[in-house]
Amino acid sequence: MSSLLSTIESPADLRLLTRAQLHPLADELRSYLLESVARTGGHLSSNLGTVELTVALHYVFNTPDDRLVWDVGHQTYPHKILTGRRDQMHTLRQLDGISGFPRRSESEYDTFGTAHSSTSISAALGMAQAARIKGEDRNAVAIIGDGAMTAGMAFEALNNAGVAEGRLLVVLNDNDMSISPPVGALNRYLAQLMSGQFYAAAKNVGKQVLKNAPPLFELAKRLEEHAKGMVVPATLFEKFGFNYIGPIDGHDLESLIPTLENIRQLLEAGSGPQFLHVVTRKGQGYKLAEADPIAYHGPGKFDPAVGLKPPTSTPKTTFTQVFGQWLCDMAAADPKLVGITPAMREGSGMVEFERRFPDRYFDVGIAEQHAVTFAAGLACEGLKPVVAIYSTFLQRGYDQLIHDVALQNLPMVFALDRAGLVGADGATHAGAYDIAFVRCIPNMALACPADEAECRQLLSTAHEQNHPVAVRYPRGAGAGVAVPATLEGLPYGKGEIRRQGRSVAILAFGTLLYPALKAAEKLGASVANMRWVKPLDVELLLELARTHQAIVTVEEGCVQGGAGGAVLEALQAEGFTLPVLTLGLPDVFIEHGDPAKLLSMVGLDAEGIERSVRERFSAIVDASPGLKVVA
Ligand SMILES: Cc1ncc(C[n+]2csc(CCOP(=O)(O)OP(=O)(O)O)c2C)c(N)n1
Ligand SMILES: CC(=O)[C@@H](O)[C@H](O)COP(=O)(O)O
Ligand SMILES: [Mg+2]
Repeated sequence: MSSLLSTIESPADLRLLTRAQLHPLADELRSYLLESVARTGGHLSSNLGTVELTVALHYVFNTPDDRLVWDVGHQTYPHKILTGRRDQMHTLRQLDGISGFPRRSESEYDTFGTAHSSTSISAALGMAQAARIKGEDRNAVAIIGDGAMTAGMAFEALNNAGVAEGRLLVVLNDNDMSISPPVGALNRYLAQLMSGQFYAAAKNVGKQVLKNAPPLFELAKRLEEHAKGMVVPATLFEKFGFNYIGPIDGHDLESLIPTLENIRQLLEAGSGPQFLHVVTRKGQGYKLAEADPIAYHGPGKFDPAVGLKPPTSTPKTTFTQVFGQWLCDMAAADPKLVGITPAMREGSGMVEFERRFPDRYFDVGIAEQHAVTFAAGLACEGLKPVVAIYSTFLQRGYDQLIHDVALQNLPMVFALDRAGLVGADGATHAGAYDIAFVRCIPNMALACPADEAECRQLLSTAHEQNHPVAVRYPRGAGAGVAVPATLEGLPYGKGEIRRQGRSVAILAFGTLLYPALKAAEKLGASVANMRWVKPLDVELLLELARTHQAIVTVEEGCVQGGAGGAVLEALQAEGFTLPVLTLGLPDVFIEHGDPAKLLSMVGLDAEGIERSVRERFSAIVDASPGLKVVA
């Protein structure tokens, strides 16, 4: 390994280096990062952009005593490498390996667990206030991207922080990108701050302000020679009560370090909340990522010398692609359809929809709460909104779902991608809870397609309804079932029997139908593809309950409050007392790792389902040889 980086076991080692040594260190760090992510896959572009900022923050601040809180945390690989996890980078995002996000359990330098965006200012403010109350001599620093800054929560925190005492610094890492190009007025405003005209006008005012603090003024004067930016007031952040500094070049250590030292002094002098605007480039230092930061936002493994290559064989169609195609086809058929994404155009499969229907496409930025209520407004006026949102991110818009959508019974479709386990992103991104949190809301319906064909069909069924309907589907590809070209739906609220067996009836909700069918072969069990969690096909359920000795439910969602719970409630309401085994995600957070391995670990692959059924219903199963499959 290269010489300087290998000497850094912790930021304390970093702080022993001279300023001049930081430049080659940053170069080594960037190379190490690139090679490492190319081997494991992971969030690359954002991390390439935070190399110098990470070095500078750990150099100037006394971490871990001073608290660094990284927003989202997808840009913390340089931080991980410098904080004792360099040699674990090859395990990144893999089972039993280190997380792709900050984790308090992983390192004392990871002061706050993140992955959902826009929490950093709130958390850092809490830490700053705690330090003040406890009389502890420490600073708290939130590092937040321009994309994450668009969320309401970030502004709620600014609103609180700007008038609070405590040693808080907010660093805005502005790379003029979210995952896709940033949207909205804030983005336009930040661009304005960077414009030469504004900068020139503001610079002199900055000097005036600093004249009140002579030593800092001297420092600032020196800074001016080195830094592209300067201490300038900026309308918006100043109005929030922060001392705004910047914009400065976030790749220039000669700007970053003196500016941060200056700010540290301001914090320690009790000058109130500070706001530093740094400008970075997503993908910095790796030409291919600089040219296409979207493709390199979260790539799989690749050869850095060659870059990402198109797949050699035709990849399986993903659920996301099925949704994207359905959206375009339905939009062509229904001029009232509008599509909404909270900053997940690529991940939600809406690139083509935006291209073909730009007037009916809305990227609202990272703003899930707003996305849901905005769509509700569209629905009030007779449009047919389709909100494409990851299951995990709908958690952010839960009150809006209940209060603004369901209570008013507005006809809307929620396309819940990434339902179930997602793999490398781990517990923060798992779509584990949507069945439980959607099915308890009056007026809401929830469908769970078993495969790609049903995904399209159930989206069409959802679109036909005059109330809100969510359709949940997982990350990646499914059983590989051919997708029909028509827009015909499936019967609302109806499941089907897929295998006629006896004694045990397995009720599958969603894509686990396929492992359930496999298990049923060995068990001689019946299998129903339930398709809908709500409304539950009670008729089908009761028929199965009458003709079998035991029921098993299978779902890729939390067992507590899940589809199995709905089955139990329905059986109890009808006076059935036959035994029910509910299989799903257990009451623990499931870590990152290969999704197939994870499913196997929680007993939701074919073998696991068979094993659980045998364990629970051994006497029943052993007495019942298998019957035939219904086509
Ligand atoms: C609440 C929430 N919504 C959406 C996402 C998905 N997401 C992760 S990173 C990202 C872009 C963030 O942009 P920015 O903060 O500017 O960081 P950059 O990627 O530019 O480094 C998005 C939309 C998320 N993690 N959390
Ligand atoms: C950090 C973050 O929230 C996103 O970048 C997320 O990792 C994307 O996940 P997908 O790869 O499933 O789209
Ligand atoms: Mg950004």
